[in-house]
Amino acid sequence: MKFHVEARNIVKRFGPTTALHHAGIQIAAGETHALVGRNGAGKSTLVSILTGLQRPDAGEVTFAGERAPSLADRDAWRRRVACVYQKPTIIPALTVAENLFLNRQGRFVKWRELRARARDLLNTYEVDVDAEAPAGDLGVEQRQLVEIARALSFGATFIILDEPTARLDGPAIERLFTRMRALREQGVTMMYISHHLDEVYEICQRVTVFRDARHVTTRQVYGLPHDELVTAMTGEATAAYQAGEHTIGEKTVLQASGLSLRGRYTRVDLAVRAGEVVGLAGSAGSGKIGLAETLAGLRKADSGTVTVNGRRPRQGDVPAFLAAGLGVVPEDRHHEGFVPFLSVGENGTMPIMRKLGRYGLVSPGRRRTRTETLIRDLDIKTDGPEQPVGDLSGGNAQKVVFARALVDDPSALVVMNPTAGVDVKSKQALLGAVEDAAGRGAGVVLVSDELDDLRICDRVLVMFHGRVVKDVPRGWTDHELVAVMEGIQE
Ligand SMILES: Nc1ncnc2c1ncn2[C@@H]1O[C@H](COP(=O)(O)OP(=O)(O)OP(=O)(O)O)[C@@H](O)[C@H]1O
Repeated sequence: MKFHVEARNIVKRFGPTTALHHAGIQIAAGETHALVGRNGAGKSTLVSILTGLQRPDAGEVTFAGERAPSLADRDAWRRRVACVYQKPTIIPALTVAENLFLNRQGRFVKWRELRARARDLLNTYEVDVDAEAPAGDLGVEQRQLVEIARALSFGATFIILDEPTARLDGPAIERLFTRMRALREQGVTMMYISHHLDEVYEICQRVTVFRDARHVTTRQVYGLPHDELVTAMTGEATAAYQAGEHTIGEKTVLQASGLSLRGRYTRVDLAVRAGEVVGLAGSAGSGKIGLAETLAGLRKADSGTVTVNGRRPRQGDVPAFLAAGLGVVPEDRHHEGFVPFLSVGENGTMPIMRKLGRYGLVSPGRRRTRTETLIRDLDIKTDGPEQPVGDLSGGNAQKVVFARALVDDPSALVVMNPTAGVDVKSKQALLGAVEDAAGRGAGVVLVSDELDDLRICDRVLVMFHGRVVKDVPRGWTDHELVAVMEGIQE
């Protein structure tokens, strides 16, 4: 059988790390083929090789039986393959039209013509976006659609979607799937990377599993037992996570009173007690992230107060919040999360107050011990504490941010979408770490788009259009919670 895309016997090393060890994939024309594996299994490395961004140390890539072009011939790659990443590749300061025709308008740019062509292209691919809007104004969903349209307009018949749903809410995911089905009917071949195995079952025909840099298996999705897929990924049978019991104390450790921020949320009151895990749920635009960012000191409200451990740190002043005893896992980990060129150890033990010299230097011995414990507890795949975080796989870098939030045993913890981009088994380690923190007396606010994450909460506050509309105790069903989130039921 001739495959539309084939990677054979690929070897790729980064210094001491072997990211791919004689691994490969075979994707038939017109299929949607999933690639799954734990964090650090080698998926992104394969993507960089299939898109011509990196050269393998050994092995071969072919498209429709022909050898891949040389790395320098970017146009030839663009005609064969495109990748829609979680992080945007469009340039925010340029308009949508300019982004669509970047690098191909020839020497002289005829602006009017360019705008008209962009509008045509968006119409052809049914993307409802203003061609003249700055690309930076687009939401994640619209931005992905523009990237897909751009890929198709280059003539690419193979599209890689790398965790496209990690930052989309339920209805947006459904719209993406509808579009993917339509593309498939038009003959577009897709490779789909996701840590959500239910999505693999919904949208893919075959699945390839990588584990520890190796190809483990390729199977038809239909009829493949879920347990078998998880076992192939993890190398062992993995039971579903069971939420524990929490002992809730008397003391309120995190409190908001009359908190409002224009355009984001209105008159929010909440109180989290020691040992309590409180969820914040809501669809995109509900205000949950804005609220959580204010609770964590990342953003200032227009009015109202935030109290951490009886203290009232200045809003928007992260070091003041950290000094009051708060730990935070931010939403945007690349901007606020970690410093890529510092090591796992330095990032893990660097709450910002220390950087300011408040407590002087951290002893190297203590840093090493604490980091080693967290690497083990959170299941971080790394060569060791000295490795720069920028060299880790996406999911593992994320776990370093988590480690940093926990390093000082915070009395209040705000975590935003902690399991996005994290594999099935690591999710359990992270949820376990949240519950352990609560067990040590921390009060936790857990914001998540994942209903499974919210199951560990003692109660879930549901937000709709900037207001907390319901306080839902443990024991809810998916259907009940989603109905409140979508404003169908109060
Ligand atoms: N530039 C680099 N320098 C050093 N090591 C790297 C580099 N890029 C990747 N690696 C290593 O290669 C291995 C595979 O990483 P890769 O990013 O391909 O994993 P992944 O399966 O995409 O993981 P995730 O699900 O977390 O995104 C990891 O151990 C990672 O640390």
